[in-house]
Amino acid sequence: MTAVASIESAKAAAETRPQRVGVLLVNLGTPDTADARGVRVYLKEFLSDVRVIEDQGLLWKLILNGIILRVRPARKARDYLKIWNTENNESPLKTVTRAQSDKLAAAIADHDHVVVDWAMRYGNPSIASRIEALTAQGCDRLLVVPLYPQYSAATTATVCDEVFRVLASMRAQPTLRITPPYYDDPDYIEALAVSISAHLASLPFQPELIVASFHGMPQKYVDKGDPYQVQCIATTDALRKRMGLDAGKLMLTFQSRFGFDEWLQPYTDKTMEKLAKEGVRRIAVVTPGFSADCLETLEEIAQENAEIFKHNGGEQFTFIPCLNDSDPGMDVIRQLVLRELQGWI
Ligand SMILES: C=CC1=C(C)c2cc3[nH]c(cc4nc(cc5[nH]c(cc1n2)c(C)c5CCC(=O)O)C(CCC(=O)O)=C4C)c(C)c3C=C
Ligand SMILES: [Fe+2]
Ligand SMILES: [Fe+2]
Repeated sequence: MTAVASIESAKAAAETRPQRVGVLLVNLGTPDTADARGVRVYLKEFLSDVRVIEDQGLLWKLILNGIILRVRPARKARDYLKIWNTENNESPLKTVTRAQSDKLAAAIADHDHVVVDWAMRYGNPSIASRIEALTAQGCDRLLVVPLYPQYSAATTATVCDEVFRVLASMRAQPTLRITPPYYDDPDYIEALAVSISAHLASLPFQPELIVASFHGMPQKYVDKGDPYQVQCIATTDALRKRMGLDAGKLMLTFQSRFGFDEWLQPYTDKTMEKLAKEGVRRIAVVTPGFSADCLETLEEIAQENAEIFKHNGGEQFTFIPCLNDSDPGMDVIRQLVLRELQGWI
């Protein structure tokens, strides 16, 4: 082929290729199977991420491989079994994220050159496999949506790291956008308020107070500059304002402590115990930092913390589900995506 013919054929190929926009929803990830083997594979990938465990030195590698990956998988597999979606044989985090992706696709279907997909930061479907699938469908622009309302290096930044890593290996990279954290977005605060009010209205009792429990992280990560705690406080303040509740009626706590370091406080489990011992009998817990129900909400809060509260004298415990793929939850995701797609659609 002559040089001119080669240029002409490349131009023709570029003109006929569909130019699409890919939207990729990303959540944390979860085991593929609810057994020790599946949980071990997942935990190894997760806990080897320097964004999650910042000190990946020899001591950590010994603890991880010598203790954690030997003991924790079997125990956690039992917890996953308690919440497993047996219909689809998958973890709820996957079921919900897929539903969010399907509903978002339907909600923006009038933009027929936009393709919506979903991925998990750890495990499957991987970010690499879904970016490959989107580019194969002609997406030369990509909007990545980390499904974390509050930014943290352990969640949002590691999604970005992985996206950048995948793009680093591509010759023809898509143009990239990433949605910002939405911790104080009025649509998000409104959705939380509507969801909490609807849940409370459906109950045969009214809680004396509501606890907003966020996933914790080591205090030292915040001390080094992670904005996560500030954003959790901002979400809770905005929610209090919107619902007309003071700090005594809508409390902020941090859950899921892991390891021996000091984590963000007050701890959710200790607060459950303290409140029950102080005479609180009816409580509601909401988890605004999770966009989808998962092990940390369905097992740790709705089962474990309910048990702690009742064991210490509490009588009524209600867990308010995450926004998931509910109408208010989908409004949040749709409006975030449409705003960040401006100029592309
Ligand atoms: C060890 C450090 C961890 C940090 C820091 C951390 C931050 C963090 N995590 C989430 C959201 C989720 N975490 C989930 C599970 C989970 N988290 C950790 C550890 C850290 N998380 C572990 C070891 C696990 C696995 C379960 C266990 O072994 O205890 C999940 C649930 C996944 C599921 O399969 O359902 C979510 C979601 C956020 C938002 C966050 C930010 C500070
Ligand atoms: Fe976590
Ligand atoms: Fe947990």
